[in-house]
Amino acid sequence: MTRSLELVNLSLHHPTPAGPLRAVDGVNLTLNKAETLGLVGESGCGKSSLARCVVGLNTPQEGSVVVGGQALGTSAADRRAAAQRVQMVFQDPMGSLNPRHTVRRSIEQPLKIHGRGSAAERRARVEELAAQVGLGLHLLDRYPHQISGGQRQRVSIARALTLEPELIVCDEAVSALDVSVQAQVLNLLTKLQRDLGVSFLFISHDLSVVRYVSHRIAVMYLGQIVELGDAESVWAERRHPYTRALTSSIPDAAGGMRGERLTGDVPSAVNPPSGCPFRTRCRHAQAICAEERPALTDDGLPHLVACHFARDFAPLERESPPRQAATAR
Ligand SMILES: Nc1ncnc2c1ncn2[C@@H]1O[C@H](COP(=O)(O)OP(=O)(O)OP(=O)(O)O)[C@@H](O)[C@H]1O
Repeated sequence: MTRSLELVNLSLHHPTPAGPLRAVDGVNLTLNKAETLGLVGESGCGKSSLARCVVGLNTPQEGSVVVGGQALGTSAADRRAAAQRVQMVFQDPMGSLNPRHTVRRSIEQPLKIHGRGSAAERRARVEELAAQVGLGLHLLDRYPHQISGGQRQRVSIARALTLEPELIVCDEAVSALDVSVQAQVLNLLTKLQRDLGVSFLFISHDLSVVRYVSHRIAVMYLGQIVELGDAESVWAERRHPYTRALTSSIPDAAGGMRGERLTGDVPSAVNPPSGCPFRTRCRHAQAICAEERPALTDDGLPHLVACHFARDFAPLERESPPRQAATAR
């Protein structure tokens, strides 16, 4: 099967006065064609650093990024070619759209930059994209401040689609939207995937959002993937104590709290803990957790988990709603 994305042993270290900060630490991930991979973790765990490596905005010190079968290079020509294969949608469309450009101009710009089509062809393509993302044609001559937050995010998505990319990285793309608008945008992404076969790397701090749009979920902590598997399996089992902690504030059906309580601060990625990166905040930690970094393995488990004691934790929940029932949130 053709892969949209392959990250092989990816590491990105940011230089800081205290030394290199390991924002991404040896990550291996793949994303199949027309698949959505949800990447989840709390603020500072390295999600954006990883995303920026995928779109070529950060250059990793180690490992490789392969998009649509081709490795991402670092030259200007490589970046130009990569822009056609992978695009990014950010949290704040106000920051990523030029306030002085109309919606039409914003969507058309990538076509112009890449010398695609005549003026008439570009005009027709912009209108086709607007229809695909559910933007009325009357909005094309408005400026970003004249449309709603949800509409602005639709413009960003249309713009990301102009060059027919293999993969779109959505970095907290719905986090700033109201819940009902979030659901509309999530449903739009699902429809676009069905119609166009595009893949999404969907990044969010909110596991309960990620589960609705993703085929698979990767949970990231301190630059490492600690749990990875089919969305329903990861949600229902939540075998890593960190994954449980991410949902500890969500009440269960009986009104109680489920999962683990997350205590303490995230350790510094300049001097990460020995062994398991989560052990300093984990109430199940034993001596081995400080000595040995647990491998990401499915040995005796329904999916991949990096925890010495994952087999001892009972699945949290057997029932799981069908994927993409976003309006049910
Ligand atoms: N340019 C930089 N220089 C130094 N440190 C950085 C830089 N960019 C990010 N970091 C650090 O790298 C770590 C990972 O940050 P990153 O933004 O990738 O995480 P994140 O999970 O996306 O968090 P958020 O959702 O808050 O953006 C953090 O400790 C952050 O402070």
